[in-house]
Amino acid sequence: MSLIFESPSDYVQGRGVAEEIGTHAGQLGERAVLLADDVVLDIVGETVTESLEAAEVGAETVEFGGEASKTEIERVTDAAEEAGADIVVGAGGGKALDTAKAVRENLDIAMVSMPTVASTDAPTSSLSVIYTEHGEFEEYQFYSNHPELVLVDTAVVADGPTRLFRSGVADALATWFEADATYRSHGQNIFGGESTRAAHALAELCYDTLRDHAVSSVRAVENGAVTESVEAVTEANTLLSGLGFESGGLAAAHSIHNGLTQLEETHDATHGEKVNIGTLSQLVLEGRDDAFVREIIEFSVDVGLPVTLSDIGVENPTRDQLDEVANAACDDDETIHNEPFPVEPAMVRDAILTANDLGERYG
Ligand SMILES: NC(=O)c1ccc[n+]([C@@H]2O[C@H](COP(=O)([O-])OP(=O)(O)OC[C@H]3O[C@@H](n4cnc5c(N)ncnc54)[C@H](O)[C@@H]3O)[C@@H](O)[C@H]2O)c1
Ligand SMILES: [Zn+2]
Repeated sequence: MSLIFESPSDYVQGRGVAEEIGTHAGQLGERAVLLADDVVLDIVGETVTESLEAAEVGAETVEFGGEASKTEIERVTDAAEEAGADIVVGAGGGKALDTAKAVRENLDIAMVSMPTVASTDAPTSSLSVIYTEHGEFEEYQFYSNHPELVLVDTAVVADGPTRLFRSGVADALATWFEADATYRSHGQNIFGGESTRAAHALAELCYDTLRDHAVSSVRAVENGAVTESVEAVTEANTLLSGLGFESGGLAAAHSIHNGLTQLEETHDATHGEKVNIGTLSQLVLEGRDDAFVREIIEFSVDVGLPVTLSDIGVENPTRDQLDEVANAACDDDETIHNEPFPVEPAMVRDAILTANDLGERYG
């Protein structure tokens, strides 16, 4: 199997960089469509359109409906085509960006990814997670292109919801454990290749950055403040986690997340919050020592992340419910099979049960 590493072409991050979007995106085309929901349009709509227009890029806005569904993608594709757009700028959380990626694929135009929260590692990736109009997971769509530009204004991120920022820490915390499992097993990354040493190292840097800066960055964001730690963790949540998961590979944590989405009760928990239960379960599944599992639980608590099933809405789960989660997590197509040992549903159920108990004890 070949080693494959892929990434977006440009990454720009800093306080106030939304005002410079025209400078960085000006070469990509002549007419842009900005896709963002009403909340995000209020925050960055004017800044982005003014900056694009100053760079002689025409700019129109299309309001995002909120779900990365096929119907929404079709609607936005039609609007962008009618506008004669050769650039789509997606701004907001993971769902707006995933929708913009699908629109770019349909129209074969340029794509700018502008996360306004550091809530997931979606901004840099070349895939979309597609949902039904009712918000149920439908499928992953894989594309051959990454966004040409990823631009993150840390002043906007710091002003955004702390819960989403913390969720980004959880999504990024999983990256090292999953990339390392894939590396050890010579498993496949998202591109069907093996991980490079580069991707493995970026995933580890992601982990070290979170351990060094996450607590301080969350306190800063709680106060709407941009600090060096906020810069570090925004980069970890967005760039390091994004490159780390795609080129490094996913393993048990995200499969357990996908399994947990089977339970209706988890639907109010964010992507990252569910992933954190997946990470703790992965550590137990891998037989990590007591002291280390305790350390990661205590770190999660310091950051304000869930450590028990009840923290993500599942009170007193039955064995049947946990079997359902474990069976879904062990689907043949799941990345859990990147763990460096064969994984069976009973092992996953028991790991979740035990991680939950440890979370109750140390959380
Ligand atoms: N494609 C990928 O590689 C990938 C990776 C991870 C997650 N995902 C997907 O990402 C989605 C989750 O994304 P999410 O957690 O960002 O949530 P989201 O996209 O569902 O919602 C983000 C919310 O935050 C609000 N918001 C954004 N910026 C704000 C700001 N600065 N101030 C105030 N409000 C702001 C938006 O209005 C929106 O309501 C899921 O669909 C998940 O499957 C995709
Ligand atoms: Zn994730």
